[in-house]
Amino acid sequence: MTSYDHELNVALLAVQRATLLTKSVFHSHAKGTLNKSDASPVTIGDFGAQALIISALQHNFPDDEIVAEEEAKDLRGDEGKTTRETVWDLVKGTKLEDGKAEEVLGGALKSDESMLDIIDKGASQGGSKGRIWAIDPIDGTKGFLRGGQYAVCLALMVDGDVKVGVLGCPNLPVSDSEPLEEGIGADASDEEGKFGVLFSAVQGKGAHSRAFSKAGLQEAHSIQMSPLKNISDATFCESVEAGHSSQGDAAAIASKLGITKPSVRMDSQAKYGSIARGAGDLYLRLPVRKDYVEKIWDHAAGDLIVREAGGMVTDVEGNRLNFRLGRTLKENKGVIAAPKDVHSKVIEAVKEVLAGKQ
Ligand SMILES: Nc1ncnc2c1ncn2[C@@H]1O[C@H](COP(=O)(O)O)[C@@H](OP(=O)(O)O)[C@H]1O
Ligand SMILES: [Mg+2]
Ligand SMILES: [Mg+2]
Ligand SMILES: [Mg+2]
Repeated sequence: MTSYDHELNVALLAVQRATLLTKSVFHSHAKGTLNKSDASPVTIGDFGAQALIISALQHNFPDDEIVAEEEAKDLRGDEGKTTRETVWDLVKGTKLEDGKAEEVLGGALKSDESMLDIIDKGASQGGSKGRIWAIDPIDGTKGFLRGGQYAVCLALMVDGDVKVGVLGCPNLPVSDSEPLEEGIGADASDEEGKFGVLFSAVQGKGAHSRAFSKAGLQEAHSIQMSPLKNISDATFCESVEAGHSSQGDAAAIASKLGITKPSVRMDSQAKYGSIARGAGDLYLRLPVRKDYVEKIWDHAAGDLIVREAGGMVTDVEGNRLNFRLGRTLKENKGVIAAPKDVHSKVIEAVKEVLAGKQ
């Protein structure tokens, strides 16, 4: 049996290095935001983090395929020159303060031209065969721009099954027992040692968290979802962006379950990490539009981390997320994550509320 120890080590270090880059972009305050064809934002941080992660994967696993969110199109040609130069400066200037760790990642990229090609190596169509990495270089770009939560996300799928998942959450508290709060300010994340956590999981081996570091990896702690005796005591998380998840439906579902605590709204897969460490209990993502298809990079790492921490992750129908169908989760609508023993109860409430709308 494959242990995935090397894959996990590379994934953790690659995410840690990319998170150093996104943190430095956050503090430079000029985020070079562009609007993509679907009107969603992308920043120099997204491009830079994707380049660093793919470069590390190619160095270690040259034959693996990669499905990544961003493409280098907007950085090519004269029009993209200024943004390209800024991204290149960032990529060139981001190193882990540990020579051995940098060596594992293959060190620096060669040139700005090669950086563009590396970014575009994330164009795989995905599927159900072989080894495929899914990368979301910044998940929750809107949260990143607001100074809220965001996550650097990386997962390895083998024959369509998520085997390794890593989430870098620079603005979440290090402590697993800290109460769940909405996005924190940029200043708070600067308090050295208090913020910044890496979540990880390997299939069959449980889920872990560790403090973020600028050098090598810190010591890991095992995490579990919180045991929930009464569903009415649950704390649930949902998106900050009302356009990403129906907050009205979530409120109706919570009320059906007798939940009285207000939701905790936070951007990104930080929601998966938070419930996996027991800081919250449920994650509800209810479709706003019938035609929206979820992307695999928005869920692959979080899905494994929550399941390895004792949870169950499905769509609104109660079906497992299907990562075998390409770049999107085209057979699933929405996401419902909960501790295993209460998940079916939550799905019942979800079905009742959604059926009542038709
Ligand atoms: N209409 C929609 N419904 C659901 N998710 C959407 C959406 N439009 C964009 N998204 C996704 O929502 C992600 C953020 O999730 P959240 O709301 O949980 O923070 C975005 O990731 P990026 O920020 O990586 O683009 C994007 O992929
Ligand atoms: Mg995006
Ligand atoms: Mg995303
Ligand atoms: Mg993204």
